[in-house]
Amino acid sequence: MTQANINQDARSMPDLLLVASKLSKRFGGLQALSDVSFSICKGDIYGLIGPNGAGKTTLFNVLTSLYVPESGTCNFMGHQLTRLKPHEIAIVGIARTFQNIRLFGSLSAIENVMIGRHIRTRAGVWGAITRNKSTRSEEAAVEQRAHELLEYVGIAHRANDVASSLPYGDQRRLEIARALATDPTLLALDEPAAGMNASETVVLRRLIEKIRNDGVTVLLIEHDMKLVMGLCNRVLVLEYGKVLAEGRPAEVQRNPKVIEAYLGAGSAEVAVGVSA
Ligand SMILES: Nc1ncnc2c1ncn2[C@@H]1O[C@H](COP(=O)(O)OP(=O)(O)OP(=O)(O)O)[C@@H](O)[C@H]1O
Repeated sequence: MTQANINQDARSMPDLLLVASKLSKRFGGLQALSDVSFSICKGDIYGLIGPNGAGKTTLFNVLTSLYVPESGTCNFMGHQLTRLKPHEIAIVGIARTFQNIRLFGSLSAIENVMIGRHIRTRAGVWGAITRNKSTRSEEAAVEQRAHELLEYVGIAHRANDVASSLPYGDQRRLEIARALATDPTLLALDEPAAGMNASETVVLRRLIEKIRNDGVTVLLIEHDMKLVMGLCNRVLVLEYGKVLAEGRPAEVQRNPKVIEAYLGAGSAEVAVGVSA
C-alpha cells in the first residue's frame, strides 16, 4: 500500500481536497523530490517543513505547475495538476504567495489586488479597450472587492500607497490579499512570516486562522516552528526531497527522525517546536 493510500484511509475521503502521489522532481543530477505522497483535507492548515534545501519550494512549484515532475500525480478536486499550465492553477482554485515577495512595486496596493481579481472577471481585451458599460460596472465591482480584501488583511489604509513603499509585513499581507482575490479553495503560502517581527507574526497567525475559518484551506511553508506547530493541524516534513514524517504537530515534533534532522541525534524534543 502506498503512503497516499495510507493517508487517504486514515482521513475522511469526502474531505480530501488534494492528493499527491509519488511526486518526483530532478534538477540534473540532484533529486529534489523523491516519491512524495501526501493529502490535504478541506479546512486543513497544512504545514510543510524541512531543513534548508529539503525540497519545500520545489514541491510548491510542482503543485502550482511551475515545474513539471518526472513522475507522480497530483489530484486537486478532480483536476490533474501536473497537466495544467501555471495560469490554469488559479482558475481551478489554487492561489499562492512567493518566498521572495512578487508584487508590482510601482503600482498601488489596491491595483495589485485588482490584478489578482482579473482572472474572475468576464471582460476580455476588447472590453478593456472599449470600456463599455458592463466593463465599467465590472471594474467598479473589482475595485470594491479589492478594497474589502485590503480591509480583510488589515491594510486598507494603505490602498493608494505604492506597493514598494509599504513596510515588509504589509507587503506580505498585500500578497495574501492579491492571492485571495482569485477566490481560491486552497491558499499556498511560502514562508509568510519570513522577515516579520514577533508582533507581526502574531497578527499573521490570526489572519491565517481567519482565512481558514472563512472556508479557505491553507498550505504553509514556514521556518518559524512555533508558528507551524501552533497553527497547523497537520504537518509534512521533508528531508533531502523525501517524506521524513507526516501527521499531527504533536506527533511530528516527538518523532526522533524529525528531531535528528533538525538538531542532530540525541537532541531534546522540546527544541523542535512547542505549541504557541
Ligand atoms: N531551479 C533549480 N535548478 C536547480 N536546482 C534547484 C532548483 N530549484 C531548487 N533546486 C535545488 O533543489 C533542492 C531543493 O530546493 P528547494 O528550494 O525546493 O528547498 P527548500 O526546502 O525550499 O529550501 P529553503 O528552505 O532553503 O527555501 C536544493 O538542493 C536546491 O538547490
